[in-house]
Amino acid sequence: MDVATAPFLTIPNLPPSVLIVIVPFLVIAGVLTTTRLYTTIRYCLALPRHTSATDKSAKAKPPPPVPYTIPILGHAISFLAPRPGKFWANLFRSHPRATGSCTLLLGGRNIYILFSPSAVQALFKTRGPARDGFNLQIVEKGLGIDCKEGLRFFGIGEGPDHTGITPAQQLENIDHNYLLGKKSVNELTAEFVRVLRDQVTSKLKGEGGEGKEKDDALYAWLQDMMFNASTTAFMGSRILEVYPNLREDFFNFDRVMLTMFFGIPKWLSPKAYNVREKTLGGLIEWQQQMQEECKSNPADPDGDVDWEPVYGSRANRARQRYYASRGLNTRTRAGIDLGFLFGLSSNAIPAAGWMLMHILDPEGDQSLLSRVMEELERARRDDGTLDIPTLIGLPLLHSVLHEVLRLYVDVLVTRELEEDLKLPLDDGKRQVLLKKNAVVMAPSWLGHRDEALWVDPPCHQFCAERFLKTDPETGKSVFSTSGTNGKFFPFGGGKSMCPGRVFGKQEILASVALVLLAFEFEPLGFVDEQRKSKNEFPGLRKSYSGSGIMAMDGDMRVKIKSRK
Ligand code: HEM
Repeated sequence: MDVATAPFLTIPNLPPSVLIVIVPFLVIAGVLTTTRLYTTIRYCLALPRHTSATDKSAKAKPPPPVPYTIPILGHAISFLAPRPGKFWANLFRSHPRATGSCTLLLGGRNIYILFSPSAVQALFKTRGPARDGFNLQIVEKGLGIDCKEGLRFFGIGEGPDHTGITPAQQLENIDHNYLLGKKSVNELTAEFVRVLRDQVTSKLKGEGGEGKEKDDALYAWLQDMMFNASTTAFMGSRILEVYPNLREDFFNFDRVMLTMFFGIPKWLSPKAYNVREKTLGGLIEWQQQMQEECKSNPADPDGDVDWEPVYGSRANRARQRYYASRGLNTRTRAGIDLGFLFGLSSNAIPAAGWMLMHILDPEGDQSLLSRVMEELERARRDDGTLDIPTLIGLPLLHSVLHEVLRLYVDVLVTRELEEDLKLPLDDGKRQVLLKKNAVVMAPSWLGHRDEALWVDPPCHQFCAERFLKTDPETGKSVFSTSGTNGKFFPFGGGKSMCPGRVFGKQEILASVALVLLAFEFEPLGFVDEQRKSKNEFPGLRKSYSGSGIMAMDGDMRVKIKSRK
């Protein structure tokens, strides 16, 4: 047979060195092509059932599996691209939104993704789905805690103790009583405001008190004060005395936490693991000293003292007692505290930063600052302190906060299913079936930035008044989130919803109020992360999907002076 007419038969005649290269290449190309072809055919067959017109009799099916090319890894590589929103933008170039859901393969595991508001709303209302596996992954991979200790902390799979309640219920009770209870939240906010006022006062003395003015980067300036105040209010004042570099180390850890959570190995990202070890080292030292100072008996969270220097708030004292009752070692305690600091600081501080940045934006609505100041004056008491109940009822300020949460929260609200679950799509006309043992995610990006839902002005634009409505009876502007169920969920939803949401909102609003009432800011332009001048308002820093409140990739230079 002629070589030209039988090309495949010529391969064995190639030199071995060439074959070593070509054969694996052909095998890999074959596997990739077959995988793509198979998953595409499977998708094309499944899709019509999810996009066709109403057919109530039709059996609910699992979300359509989006095609991929690499077996096992599936969509993981593109999902892990550190560009907020990019994965979703690419997905919806080919996948129709009308499906309300889809299935992705992420690192060997099928994950259901929900973006139908009715389905997301129904998921949050269902009591069964939990997030135990997800929580365990955070403590193990993100915080570096030993698996057995992680299981012991959450008490996963454990029954009730001698008091008749399970460890999981004890944790729920701690959140419920000391983080969400009105009395405790008010005490926490009062302590936060007290420390922040001290910080603001000392800045006033240092920065504008004697008619001086100071140039600074607005967000960096705010971050410093807010971190000190929230850490002191929650964890006590001894922590920053024993570990003065905590803020710096914490924000370095904050940048790399998801790298470890998503399983990027140490040899690929040694810096991330080193930063975590350094921060844990400092917290272990603090834990050891505090255990000694309180003789391993943190002040009673139900006693008369609402705050004390060693372990701070009632909420933290209750948590420390829980650690002891579970027999957790000091490293685990430090790791869990690091996780809690993450909840406390990683979201509220950037949210306050974005708020201030938009309110002061020289290229934004020029009337916004004066309208906000007019509202804030209503919350200022005669002695200069803040009236928190009035503050949290200010409609424009609340609308600005929620617009910031809409634009900048990027969370993957995750649940694991113990049973099959049917959820309604488009108000119940169709249903989707989620199979038992699966993981389901509701990415906030898809609801918060859906162009069809947030139309006027378009979803990518900041609009201070987006959450304001006119009350038909009084004609006044009122804050409202009505009609946003399943589309807007910055704090997650259902029984696992963020337990820090009430304190978090008060913390953000109080910070913005205290700072704006104490100082005048003259914007001098924007800078990038290396503090070099740039022309535009800060954008989103590169980060993985699910980073919480997204960080900004720059700052605003401002001239700061105290208000008369
Ligand atoms: C703007 C501020 C905040 C945002 C956007 C936010 C968002 C979230 C979200 C989306 C979740 C997951 C909820 C779910 O799965 O349904 C969560 C969980 C959590 N948050 Fe927040 N949070 C904020 C502030 C805070 C604060 C100030 C604290 C502490 C005082 C806190 C403590 C926690 C904790 C401990 C969890 C885990 C709860 C669990 O595992 O059941 N958060 N947060």
